[in-house]
Amino acid sequence: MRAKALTIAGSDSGGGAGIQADIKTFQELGVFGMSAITAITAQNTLGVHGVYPQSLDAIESQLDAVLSDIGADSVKTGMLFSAEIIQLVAKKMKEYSSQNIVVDPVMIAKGGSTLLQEEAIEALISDLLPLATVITPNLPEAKAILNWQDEISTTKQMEELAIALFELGPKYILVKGGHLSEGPAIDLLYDGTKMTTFHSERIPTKHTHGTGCTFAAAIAAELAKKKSIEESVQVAKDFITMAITHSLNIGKGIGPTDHSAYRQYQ
Ligand SMILES: Nc1ncnc2c1ncn2[C@@H]1O[C@H](COP(=O)(O)OP(=O)(O)OP(=O)(O)O)[C@@H](O)[C@H]1O
Ligand SMILES: Cc1ncc(COP(=O)(O)O)c(N)n1
Repeated sequence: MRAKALTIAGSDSGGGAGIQADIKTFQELGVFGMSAITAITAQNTLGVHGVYPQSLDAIESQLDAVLSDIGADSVKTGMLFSAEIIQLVAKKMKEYSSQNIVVDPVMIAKGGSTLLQEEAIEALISDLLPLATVITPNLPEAKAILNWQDEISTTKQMEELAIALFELGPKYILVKGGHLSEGPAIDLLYDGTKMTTFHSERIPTKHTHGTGCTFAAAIAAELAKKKSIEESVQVAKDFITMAITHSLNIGKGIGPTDHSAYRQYQ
Protein backbone atom coordinates (compact mmCIF):
# COMPACT_ATOMS: atom_id res chain seq x y z
CA MET A 1 0.00 0.00 0.00
CA ARG A 2 1.18 3.53 -0.77
CA ALA A 3 2.68 5.35 2.24
CA LYS A 4 0.78 8.51 3.22
CA ALA A 5 2.13 11.67 4.83
CA LEU A 6 0.27 14.68 6.21
CA THR A 7 1.73 18.18 6.45
CA ILE A 8 0.25 20.64 8.93
CA ALA A 9 1.75 23.99 7.91
CA GLY A 10 1.29 27.36 6.27
CA SER A 11 0.68 27.92 2.58
CA ASP A 12 3.44 29.78 0.68
CA SER A 13 1.91 31.35 -2.41
CA GLY A 14 5.41 31.57 -3.91
CA GLY A 15 5.61 27.77 -3.93
CA GLY A 16 9.06 27.36 -2.37
CA ALA A 17 8.34 26.73 1.31
CA GLY A 18 5.46 25.61 3.55
CA ILE A 19 2.70 23.29 2.35
CA GLN A 20 3.79 23.61 -1.28
CA ALA A 21 7.38 22.51 -0.55
CA ASP A 22 6.12 19.64 1.59
CA ILE A 23 3.65 18.26 -0.97
CA LYS A 24 6.23 18.51 -3.79
CA THR A 25 8.74 16.65 -1.62
CA PHE A 26 6.25 13.91 -0.67
CA GLN A 27 5.38 13.44 -4.34
CA GLU A 28 9.03 13.26 -5.42
CA LEU A 29 9.73 10.60 -2.80
CA GLY A 30 6.76 8.46 -3.83
CA VAL A 31 4.52 9.22 -0.86
CA PHE A 32 0.86 10.26 -1.04
CA GLY A 33 0.75 13.82 0.34
CA MET A 34 -2.07 15.46 2.29
CA SER A 35 -2.37 18.83 4.02
CA ALA A 36 -4.01 20.81 6.79
CA ILE A 37 -3.38 24.52 6.22
CA THR A 38 -2.81 26.55 9.40
CA ALA A 39 -2.30 29.93 7.74
CA ILE A 40 -2.24 31.40 4.27
CA THR A 41 0.77 33.57 3.52
CA ALA A 42 1.08 35.98 0.62
CA GLN A 43 4.73 35.35 -0.14
CA ASN A 44 7.27 35.54 -2.94
CA THR A 45 11.04 35.48 -3.25
CA LEU A 46 11.20 39.01 -1.78
CA GLY A 47 9.46 38.10 1.45
CA VAL A 48 6.19 37.64 3.32
CA HIS A 49 3.59 40.25 2.32
CA GLY A 50 0.67 39.01 4.41
CA VAL A 51 -0.18 36.34 6.99
CA TYR A 52 -3.76 35.09 7.32
CA PRO A 53 -4.12 32.47 10.07
CA GLN A 54 -7.02 30.07 9.57
CA SER A 55 -9.68 29.65 12.24
CA LEU A 56 -9.30 26.82 14.75
CA ASP A 57 -12.50 25.35 13.32
CA ALA A 58 -11.06 25.29 9.81
CA ILE A 59 -7.87 23.61 10.99
CA GLU A 60 -9.68 21.06 13.16
CA SER A 61 -12.05 20.22 10.34
CA GLN A 62 -9.16 19.56 7.91
CA LEU A 63 -7.40 17.33 10.47
CA ASP A 64 -10.57 15.38 11.25
CA ALA A 65 -11.39 14.92 7.56
CA VAL A 66 -7.95 13.49 6.75
CA LEU A 67 -7.25 11.49 9.89
CA SER A 68 -10.70 9.97 10.43
CA ASP A 69 -10.81 8.55 6.92
CA ILE A 70 -7.46 8.27 5.11
CA GLY A 71 -5.00 8.25 8.03
CA ALA A 72 -1.31 9.16 7.87
CA ASP A 73 1.86 7.06 8.25
CA SER A 74 3.72 10.21 9.22
CA VAL A 75 2.87 13.80 10.12
CA LYS A 76 5.07 16.84 9.53
CA THR A 77 4.36 20.17 11.23
CA GLY A 78 5.69 23.51 9.95
CA MET A 79 4.32 27.03 10.50
CA LEU A 80 1.84 26.76 13.40
CA PHE A 81 1.67 30.50 14.17
CA SER A 82 -0.08 30.59 17.58
CA ALA A 83 -0.30 28.79 20.93
CA GLU A 84 -3.96 27.94 20.21
CA ILE A 85 -3.06 26.22 16.92
CA ILE A 86 -0.24 24.28 18.60
CA GLN A 87 -2.60 23.12 21.36
CA LEU A 88 -5.19 22.01 18.81
CA VAL A 89 -2.63 20.09 16.73
CA ALA A 90 -1.27 18.36 19.86
CA LYS A 91 -4.80 17.40 20.92
CA LYS A 92 -5.52 15.90 17.47
CA MET A 93 -2.21 14.00 17.36
CA LYS A 94 -3.21 12.35 20.64
CA GLU A 95 -6.82 11.74 19.59
CA TYR A 96 -5.71 9.89 16.42
CA SER A 97 -2.62 8.28 18.03
CA SER A 98 -0.46 9.76 15.27
CA GLN A 99 2.96 8.15 14.73
CA ASN A 100 6.18 9.41 13.12
CA ILE A 101 5.64 13.07 13.98
CA VAL A 102 8.30 15.39 12.52
CA VAL A 103 8.16 18.83 14.16
CA ASP A 104 9.94 21.58 12.22
CA PRO A 105 9.69 24.46 14.74
CA VAL A 106 9.36 27.19 12.10
CA MET A 107 9.60 30.61 13.78
CA ILE A 108 10.86 33.32 11.42
CA ALA A 109 10.98 33.43 7.61
CA LYS A 110 14.34 34.17 5.97
CA GLY A 111 13.19 37.74 5.31
CA GLY A 112 12.48 38.25 9.05
CA SER A 113 8.67 37.86 9.22
CA THR A 114 7.15 36.14 12.24
CA LEU A 115 5.69 32.71 11.48
CA LEU A 116 5.30 31.73 15.16
CA GLN A 117 4.21 34.27 17.77
CA GLU A 118 6.83 34.59 20.50
CA GLU A 119 4.41 33.67 23.26
CA ALA A 120 3.63 30.37 21.46
CA ILE A 121 7.09 28.91 22.20
CA GLU A 122 5.86 27.82 25.63
CA ALA A 123 3.01 25.81 24.08
CA LEU A 124 5.43 24.27 21.60
CA ILE A 125 7.57 23.10 24.51
CA SER A 126 4.76 21.90 26.78
CA ASP A 127 2.31 20.41 24.25
CA LEU A 128 4.04 19.42 21.01
CA LEU A 129 7.69 18.57 21.69
CA PRO A 130 6.85 15.63 24.00
CA LEU A 131 4.80 14.06 21.15
CA ALA A 132 7.51 14.51 18.52
CA THR A 133 9.41 11.61 16.99
CA VAL A 134 11.99 14.11 15.81
CA ILE A 135 12.37 17.89 15.92
CA THR A 136 14.42 19.72 13.28
CA PRO A 137 15.38 23.17 14.61
CA ASN A 138 17.89 25.39 12.86
CA LEU A 139 20.34 27.14 15.17
CA PRO A 140 18.24 30.27 15.93
CA GLU A 141 15.18 28.07 16.61
CA ALA A 142 17.15 25.75 18.91
CA LYS A 143 18.44 28.77 20.83
CA ALA A 144 14.96 30.33 21.07
CA ILE A 145 13.42 27.10 22.45
CA LEU A 146 16.16 26.85 25.08
CA ASN A 147 16.36 30.60 25.68
CA TRP A 148 20.12 30.52 25.05
CA GLN A 149 21.83 33.75 24.06
CA ASP A 150 25.33 32.42 23.18
CA GLU A 151 26.60 32.59 19.63
CA ILE A 152 26.78 29.03 18.20
CA SER A 153 29.77 28.51 15.93
CA THR A 154 31.07 24.97 16.58
CA THR A 155 29.72 21.41 16.31
CA LYS A 156 30.55 20.97 20.03
CA GLN A 157 28.04 23.75 20.79
CA MET A 158 25.52 22.11 18.44
CA GLU A 159 25.92 18.90 20.48
CA GLU A 160 25.18 20.85 23.67
CA LEU A 161 22.00 22.23 22.08
CA ALA A 162 20.91 18.70 21.05
CA ILE A 163 21.48 17.30 24.55
CA ALA A 164 19.46 20.12 26.16
CA LEU A 165 16.62 19.79 23.61
CA PHE A 166 16.41 16.02 24.23
CA GLU A 167 15.38 16.79 27.82
CA LEU A 168 12.17 18.39 26.45
CA GLY A 169 10.82 15.01 25.33
CA PRO A 170 11.26 14.35 21.58
CA LYS A 171 12.54 10.87 20.73
CA TYR A 172 15.25 12.28 18.43
CA ILE A 173 16.79 15.72 17.96
CA LEU A 174 18.16 16.91 14.62
CA VAL A 175 20.02 20.21 14.94
CA LYS A 176 20.63 21.76 11.51
CA GLY A 177 23.84 23.63 10.88
CA GLY A 178 22.78 25.49 7.74
CA HIS A 179 23.09 28.75 9.67
CA LEU A 180 26.74 28.21 10.70
CA SER A 181 28.61 30.96 8.92
CA GLU A 182 31.21 28.76 7.21
CA GLY A 183 32.44 25.19 6.66
CA PRO A 184 30.42 22.20 5.47
CA ALA A 185 26.63 21.99 6.05
CA ILE A 186 26.57 19.73 9.12
CA ASP A 187 23.47 18.37 10.86
CA LEU A 188 23.55 16.41 14.13
CA LEU A 189 21.09 13.64 15.05
CA TYR A 190 20.88 12.76 18.77
CA ASP A 191 18.94 9.82 20.23
CA GLY A 192 19.74 10.38 23.90
CA THR A 193 23.02 8.48 23.77
CA LYS A 194 24.54 8.65 20.32
CA MET A 195 25.34 11.65 18.05
CA THR A 196 25.30 10.93 14.32
CA THR A 197 26.67 13.56 11.94
CA PHE A 198 25.36 14.21 8.42
CA HIS A 199 27.67 16.22 6.17
CA SER A 200 27.51 17.91 2.83
CA GLU A 201 29.48 20.57 1.02
CA ARG A 202 28.16 24.10 1.64
CA ILE A 203 26.71 25.16 -1.71
CA PRO A 204 27.43 28.82 -2.51
CA THR A 205 23.96 30.09 -3.42
CA LYS A 206 21.51 32.58 -1.97
CA HIS A 207 18.56 30.61 -3.34
CA THR A 208 17.68 28.62 -0.22
CA HIS A 209 14.04 29.57 0.33
CA GLY A 210 12.23 26.64 1.96
CA THR A 211 15.27 24.46 2.70
CA GLY A 212 14.10 23.65 6.24
CA CYS A 213 10.55 22.74 5.13
CA THR A 214 11.85 20.53 2.32
CA PHE A 215 14.36 18.75 4.56
CA ALA A 216 11.76 17.98 7.28
CA ALA A 217 9.19 16.85 4.68
CA ALA A 218 11.74 14.44 3.17
CA ILE A 219 12.36 12.94 6.63
CA ALA A 220 8.58 12.54 7.09
CA ALA A 221 8.26 10.89 3.66
CA GLU A 222 10.93 8.30 4.48
CA LEU A 223 9.55 7.63 7.98
CA ALA A 224 6.13 7.03 6.34
CA LYS A 225 7.82 4.33 4.23
CA LYS A 226 8.97 2.70 7.50
CA LYS A 227 12.63 3.62 7.08
CA SER A 228 14.73 4.04 10.25
CA ILE A 229 15.43 7.56 11.47
CA GLU A 230 19.09 7.34 10.32
CA GLU A 231 18.08 6.18 6.83
CA SER A 232 15.36 8.84 6.65
CA VAL A 233 17.73 11.67 7.60
CA GLN A 234 20.34 10.44 5.09
CA VAL A 235 17.80 10.43 2.23
CA ALA A 236 16.57 13.87 3.33
CA LYS A 237 20.14 15.20 3.42
CA ASP A 238 20.80 13.87 -0.12
CA PHE A 239 17.44 15.26 -1.28
CA ILE A 240 18.03 18.78 0.11
CA THR A 241 21.66 18.89 -1.08
CA MET A 242 20.55 18.07 -4.65
CA ALA A 243 17.68 20.57 -4.39
CA ILE A 244 20.03 23.37 -3.24
CA THR A 245 22.68 22.44 -5.85
CA HIS A 246 20.06 22.98 -8.57
CA SER A 247 18.20 25.83 -6.81
CA LEU A 248 16.15 28.11 -9.01
CA ASN A 249 17.05 31.71 -9.79
CA ILE A 250 13.43 32.82 -10.19
CA GLY A 251 11.89 36.01 -8.85
CA LYS A 252 13.92 39.02 -7.74
CA GLY A 253 14.97 37.80 -4.29
CA ILE A 254 15.78 34.50 -2.57
CA GLY A 255 14.71 31.77 -4.97
CA PRO A 256 13.43 28.29 -4.07
CA THR A 257 15.25 24.98 -4.33
CA ASP A 258 14.48 22.45 -7.06
CA HIS A 259 12.39 19.67 -5.52
CA SER A 260 12.75 17.55 -8.65
CA ALA A 261 16.59 17.54 -8.62
CA TYR A 262 16.98 14.38 -6.50
CA ARG A 263 14.90 12.37 -8.99
CA GLN A 264 16.38 14.01 -12.09
CA TYR A 265 20.09 14.12 -11.36
CA GLN A 266 21.06 11.43 -8.82
N1 LIG B 1 24.21 26.49 1.45
C1 LIG B 1 23.92 25.23 1.80
N2 LIG B 1 24.57 24.19 1.23
C2 LIG B 1 24.29 22.91 1.56
N3 LIG B 1 23.38 22.58 2.48
C3 LIG B 1 22.70 23.56 3.11
C4 LIG B 1 22.91 24.93 2.80
N4 LIG B 1 22.07 25.69 3.57
C5 LIG B 1 21.34 24.82 4.30
N5 LIG B 1 21.72 23.54 4.05
C6 LIG B 1 21.13 22.32 4.60
O1 LIG B 1 19.75 22.40 4.36
C7 LIG B 1 19.04 21.79 5.43
C8 LIG B 1 18.08 22.82 6.04
O2 LIG B 1 18.87 23.60 6.92
P1 LIG B 1 18.63 25.13 7.28
O3 LIG B 1 19.50 25.39 8.46
O4 LIG B 1 18.80 25.96 6.06
O5 LIG B 1 17.15 25.08 7.68
P2 LIG B 1 16.19 26.25 8.02
O6 LIG B 1 16.96 27.47 8.38
O7 LIG B 1 15.21 25.71 8.97
O8 LIG B 1 15.49 26.48 6.65
P3 LIG B 1 14.39 27.56 6.41
O9 LIG B 1 15.19 28.78 6.13
O10 LIG B 1 13.67 27.04 5.23
O11 LIG B 1 13.54 27.71 7.63
C9 LIG B 1 20.10 21.25 6.38
O12 LIG B 1 20.42 19.92 6.04
C10 LIG B 1 21.27 22.16 6.10
O13 LIG B 1 22.50 21.57 6.49
C1 LIG C 1 4.48 29.15 5.01
C2 LIG C 1 5.92 29.13 5.31
N1 LIG C 1 6.44 28.16 6.09
C3 LIG C 1 7.77 28.13 6.37
C4 LIG C 1 8.62 29.09 5.88
C5 LIG C 1 10.10 29.09 6.22
O1 LIG C 1 10.92 29.04 5.10
P1 LIG C 1 12.09 30.12 4.84
O2 LIG C 1 12.80 30.33 6.15
O3 LIG C 1 12.99 29.46 3.83
O4 LIG C 1 11.45 31.38 4.34
C6 LIG C 1 8.04 30.10 5.07
N2 LIG C 1 8.79 31.09 4.56
N3 LIG C 1 6.71 30.09 4.82
